[in-house]
Amino acid sequence: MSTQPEIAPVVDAAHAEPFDAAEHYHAAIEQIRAAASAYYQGTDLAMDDATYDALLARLTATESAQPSWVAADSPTEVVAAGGGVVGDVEHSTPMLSLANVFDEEELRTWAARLDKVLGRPAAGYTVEPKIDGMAIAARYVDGELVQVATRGDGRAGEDVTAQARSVAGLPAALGRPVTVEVRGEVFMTDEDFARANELRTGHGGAPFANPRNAAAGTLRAQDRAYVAPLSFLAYAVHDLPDGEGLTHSAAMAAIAELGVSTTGGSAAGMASCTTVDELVAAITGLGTLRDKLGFDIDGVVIKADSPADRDAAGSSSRAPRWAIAYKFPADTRTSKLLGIDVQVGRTGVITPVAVIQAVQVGGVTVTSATLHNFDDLVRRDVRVGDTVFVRRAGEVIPEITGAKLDERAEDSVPFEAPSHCPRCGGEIDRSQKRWRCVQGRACGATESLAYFAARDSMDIEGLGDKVIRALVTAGMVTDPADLYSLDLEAVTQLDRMGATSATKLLANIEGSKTQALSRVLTGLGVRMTGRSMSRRLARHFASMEALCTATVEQLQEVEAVGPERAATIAAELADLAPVIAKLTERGINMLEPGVVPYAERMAAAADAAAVAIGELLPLQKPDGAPMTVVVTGSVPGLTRNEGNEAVEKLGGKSSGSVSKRTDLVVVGDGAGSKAAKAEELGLRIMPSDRFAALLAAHEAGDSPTLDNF
Ligand SMILES: NC(=O)c1ccc[n+]([C@@H]2O[C@H](COP(=O)([O-])OP(=O)(O)OC[C@H]3O[C@@H](n4cnc5c(N)ncnc54)[C@H](O)[C@@H]3O)[C@@H](O)[C@H]2O)c1
Ligand SMILES: [Zn+2]
Repeated sequence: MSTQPEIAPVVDAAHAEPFDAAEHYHAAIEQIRAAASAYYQGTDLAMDDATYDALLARLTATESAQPSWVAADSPTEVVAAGGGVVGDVEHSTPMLSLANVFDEEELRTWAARLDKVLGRPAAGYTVEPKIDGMAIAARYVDGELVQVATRGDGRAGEDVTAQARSVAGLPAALGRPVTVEVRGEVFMTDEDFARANELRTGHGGAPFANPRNAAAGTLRAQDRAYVAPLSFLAYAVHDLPDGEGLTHSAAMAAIAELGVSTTGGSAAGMASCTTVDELVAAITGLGTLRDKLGFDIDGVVIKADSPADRDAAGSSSRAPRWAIAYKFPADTRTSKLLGIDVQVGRTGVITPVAVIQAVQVGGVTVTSATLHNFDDLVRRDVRVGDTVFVRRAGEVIPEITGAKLDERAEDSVPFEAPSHCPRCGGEIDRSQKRWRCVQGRACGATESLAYFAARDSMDIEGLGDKVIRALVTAGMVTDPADLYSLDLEAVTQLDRMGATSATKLLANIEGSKTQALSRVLTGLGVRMTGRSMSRRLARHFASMEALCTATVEQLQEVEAVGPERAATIAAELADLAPVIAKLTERGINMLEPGVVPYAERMAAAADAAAVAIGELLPLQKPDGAPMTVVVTGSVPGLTRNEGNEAVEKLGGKSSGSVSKRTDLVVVGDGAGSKAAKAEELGLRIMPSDRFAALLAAHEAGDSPTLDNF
């Protein structure tokens, strides 16, 4: 096991506990340095990012609680926590880190502090994805790529020009002979990552824990037996000719024009915002896109767009004050591998599934993950009891990418793949990557047919275990749909059957065609659903068609269906599609009686919501509660008292003092400290002339909303 002291509990980095003893503080510094050094070399991951961030946050908390303990060049003060690999390429200007925030409140505090430093509101911000890769600086001379260097310690980095030449998005020549420096992130897409790990483990290497680690390792590797593709997205430009005075967004557009891929040009895009509310909306938007990008982002970067604001704000030794990273929940975490289940699918495919200690990955609790196939499992050499890396990318089922070898128990044993099908004891066909029971569909047939016929499912009397076994053995059925095309004569021939019972059986089977959707679902035995979950799904979606076309997000509308279960249900339904199609073709009911169709219900709900919005007054919150509004300074055409009356007319509650609980501040001529406080708190502010216009629209019966003013 690891010899590291257990001092890195995963805590919420935003509310970190200081260490209570100096020795623990110093031990944590050592841990951070070791982790950062491994991280930037791309060799392996000493801990997951959430643990690293939490530990670093505890260092920061300790340093402000115990200033006398602060170590010289503490990791909290330097770029890359002092772990960057220093090379001999000096940077034109330092390549810095970014300060982090983890929630909206911290973001508002940061924005208010920036305004304070500037002495005025920031002129505008950009919002772009925080690509989870490795920072580089690329130098173009007369349009030719001449040098690429890593960030290193921020002052000097390693020369990786040769390796960077094949990176997609970083062209060898620009569209025009310009001399310029481009900075950005080298990373690996999800697809390239899967391929890279296959190649690497195929060459006997240990798998990369995640694409970031793979990108760092690949970029720094001098000689490789195989090529793992890398990509690039630029997020900064330096020394752009005639670039003096350009905003960040304009400079990025100019470099994109020259042929360089940029964050703004990626699927994630770049948003321009003027208020913190807009920032929050843009961040939320990128959060929902995260699963669909095809590459990892670990957050969002918010930057002041105006060069004047940047110059005025400046930078500390570690990070600029004009930018902040809003971090998302980490999508690679470590957990303990409790067991490896061997599952036999409906078609006889045999797969290993990891059972892990529950862990939050990308904001979702995960308890099991795929190990792909036995080949892969053996190559990755993952063992029960290991600390493993669990990665969740997109909406797909989480995967185990590898094990942390330095934490492996000495007595651990390699996983032994099954020699026979664990369900029927039959032979295994190992000719393909995906192993299969030689019985194929027939392997689980008896079991799944019994489940289908059971009282809680289709309730088919006379279809007991013995009859099922006889039907399967005779090759008359392999899946439930086959039951509905049985031939009476053939069934009569079965051992101990006879004409009367055969006729009765077929009538019972025929009769089951009208059973409710919930029973069909129960009978199909969708993993992670039982009788009551099947009923809930049927009542929610009303038809098999609506259920089968539901997205993972829509599945989560159902009570007690979280992301993990939703992903499993979706995968199971996709797997069952052929059987479902066959059942439908044979006339089995696929509707839940007495339930309004899903699409109709959703449309009605949307209409109801629209009506409700229309009925709300402009200063009412979505739940109808009044907004707390402060009017400061004069509103054109209104006395102070009339201003307060207007707030109430518009559905709000007027208040005299500005606090965190204030929802809106109307600012007019002669406004004083209240307006300044509102800005400091990052509150929503409305100029008084727009407030007067809103009131006029309301009086004219236009049903205005606040967002339109
Ligand atoms: N797991 C570990 O052991 C370990 C070790 C060290 C660091 N880390 C991770 O790295 C983070 C801190 O390290 P850091 O200083 O390298 O990064 P950072 O979080 O301070 O962010 C700065 C970096 O973000 C990158 N970036 C991506 N998109 C960007 C954009 N659009 N605009 C600007 N910059 C962009 C750049 O590479 C830049 O250097 C930690 O928060 C931690 O999660 C993990
Ligand atoms: Zn089998």
